[in-house]
Order: sequence, then C-alpha cells, then structure tokens
Amino acid sequence: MEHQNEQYMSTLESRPGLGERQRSLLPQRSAISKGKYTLHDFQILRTLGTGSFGRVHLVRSVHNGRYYAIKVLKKQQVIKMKQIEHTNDERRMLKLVDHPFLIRMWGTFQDSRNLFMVMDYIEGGELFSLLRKSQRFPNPVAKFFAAEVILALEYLHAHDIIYRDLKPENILLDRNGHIKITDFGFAKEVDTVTWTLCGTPDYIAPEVIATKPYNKSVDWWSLGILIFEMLAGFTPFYDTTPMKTYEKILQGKVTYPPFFHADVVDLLVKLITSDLTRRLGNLQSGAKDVKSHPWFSEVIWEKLLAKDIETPYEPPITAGVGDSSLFDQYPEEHLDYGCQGEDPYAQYFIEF
Ligand SMILES: Nc1ncnc2c1ncn2[C@@H]1O[C@H](COP(=O)(O)OP(=O)(O)OP(=O)(O)O)[C@@H](O)[C@H]1O
Repeated sequence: MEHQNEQYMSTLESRPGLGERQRSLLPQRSAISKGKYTLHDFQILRTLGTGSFGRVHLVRSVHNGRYYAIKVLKKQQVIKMKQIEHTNDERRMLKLVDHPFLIRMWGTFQDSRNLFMVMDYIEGGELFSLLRKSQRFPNPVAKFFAAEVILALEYLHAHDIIYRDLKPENILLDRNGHIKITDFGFAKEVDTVTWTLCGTPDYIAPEVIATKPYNKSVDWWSLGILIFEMLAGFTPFYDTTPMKTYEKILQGKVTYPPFFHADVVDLLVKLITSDLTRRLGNLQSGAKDVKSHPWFSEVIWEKLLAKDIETPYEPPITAGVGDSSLFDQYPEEHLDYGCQGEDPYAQYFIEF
C-alpha cells in the first residue's frame, strides 16, 4: 500500500502580514501548555506513521497507563524544508481547535533536536487504508465520511482557519468509525487570502497552482476530490508525475464514472470548478450550501455532530485499548530523543 507522501511547499510563502491575524478568534484552551510533559512521561511503543519531518509514535503514559500518539518533528529537517512558520502554526492551531472530528492535542515539549506533540491516539487507522482495502466506498459510506469532514471544515472556516491538506491519509477513524482529522501542518489562520503553494498534488486547487491568492475555497475543492476518490477509488486528475497532474488540474476536465449518482455528479461539478465565484462552499452561505445539496438530503446534521448516527464501518479493534493492528508497519530506527545538548535552533520554536 503506497502513500502518496509528496507534498509541495514553495518558498513563494505567504507574503508577511497580509491577511494574517495577529490574535486568534478562538478561545485558548488553558489545559494545553508548553513543556508540560517530558519524554520520561511516556513509554514509546511503535511507529504509527512517518512524515516529511519525523514520525508519529504510539506511546503509553507511565502515569495513567493511557495510550497517546506523539508526533515528533526533527528541528533540522523542519528548518531545511523552510517549515518553521508552518510548524509553529500547526502547534498553535492544534492548541486552539476543539471539535469532535478534529484531533485533540494535550501538550508539546522539545529537546535540543526534536519537537514533540502529544495527541489522542486514534485506533482505527487511516481512511486511506480502509479505502485502498475496499477499493471504493458505496454511496452511503462516502456520504457519511464526507458529511463528517464538512462539519470539521465548517468549524475551521468559522474560525478563519484554512486546513489546506485534506486527503484520506489525514483522516483517521476512531474506534467507533467516526473521523478525526489529523496533521495541521498546513493549516493557517487567515481572514482574507494567502499564497503559499502547499498540499498534495492530486488534491491541490487550480488557484493554488496558478499562484493566485486563495482562501477557504481550496478546502472545498479538496472535498470534491476526496468525495470523487472515495466513490471511484482513484483521484480525478491522477497522473504519473506531479507536473502532469497539475496540468490536468489546470485543464479542469473531469470524467465521472458512469456508476456515480446524478446527485453526486451535480455536487462534484460544483465543487471541482476553477470558477471561484461558483464553487460551492465559497459562496455567500458558505458551508450551508454544501450541507443543503441534494446529495446530503438524508443527513441530519445535528445528530451527526452529536455522533448520534450509526457509523457505516466499525474498525476491527480486536486487541482492546492500545491495539495498533490497523496501522501499517514501519521499520523502527534508532531514536535520538531526549538530547539536552546545545540547541542551535532554540529561537525558532519558543512556543513548544
Ligand atoms: N493521533 C494519531 N493517532 C494515530 N495515528 C496518528 C495520529 N496522528 C498521526 N497518525 C499517523 O501518523 C501519520 C503521519 O502523521 P501526520 O500526517 O500528522 O505527519 P506528517 O509528518 O505531517 O506527515 P506528512 O508529511 O504526510 O504531512 C498519519 O497519517 C497517521 O497514520
């Protein structure tokens, strides 16, 4: 099973200050403080996933015996890839957000080489793995996951956060089969527009490729790609290289498989459009327009938010709490965690 782990970030970067908030609209969750934990508070069990800057481990608290996921980022790698600002953004966003379908972070700490983020452990694995195993989802299953994603996006957008990296790899399933969106590495708090080229090739909106200013609209585009992929088993602009994929995205020609329902084609045509004045979600009524689309007519949004709706798939978590059999295996490597020597990068990560 291969993850498409290529992400593209350009040093075009957001132009400083433009449209970015100085202070957040979200309440600061006081329980999350920096340096609240140390490595000694956890026993590291295994690797759950790897990313561009480090890995995510399953860990167990030596105090309360509970399982958590710790995301570790190598400072040197973050700096090499010019991701200091995004990393600090990720920490800040995760500290702020509080929603049933978004990952919860408990705290952060650092040593001289690495940054650590302590999060809830979500046992059901990635939506990506389930999708590859299933090849494609039946209409109601895709609709259920899409609807939970919409509630998460609605919440983020209401707080002026663009997520920017929606894809099945970043959607985890909890033990009951509800989604949790993880990886806020590209999330950004903006009140107008931004410019950074980031995301994953297949999911990038045309306005991002064309380096035009963009906003929350990019997440609605990615939602369209996600729904397409869940129903088809492949993405609409798939090609062998990112460059060819970008070309296809800019051409904007989508072929809808004949087994797609007419309702969903209508929805996708309105999401996967480069015309920002017509893209659903990006219009006057925002997320409401998406939620009231006929494809979602049977969704009772309040019940869904309350998790008061039966999930279509319950992850087979056989070994009880802390089971990690639904995650792929990654080769374990020697860990250089806990170094307390000289830290040449200390000034870049004072929030951790
Ligand atoms: N809270 C969690 N519980 C369980 N598994 C998790 C959790 N957070 C992350 N993972 C696993 O680790 C993987 C990598 O996490 P994440 O995407 O946050 O890392 P990343 O370094 O930002 O990766 P990328 O370079 O792909 O953006 C996820 O796809 C998932 O499989």
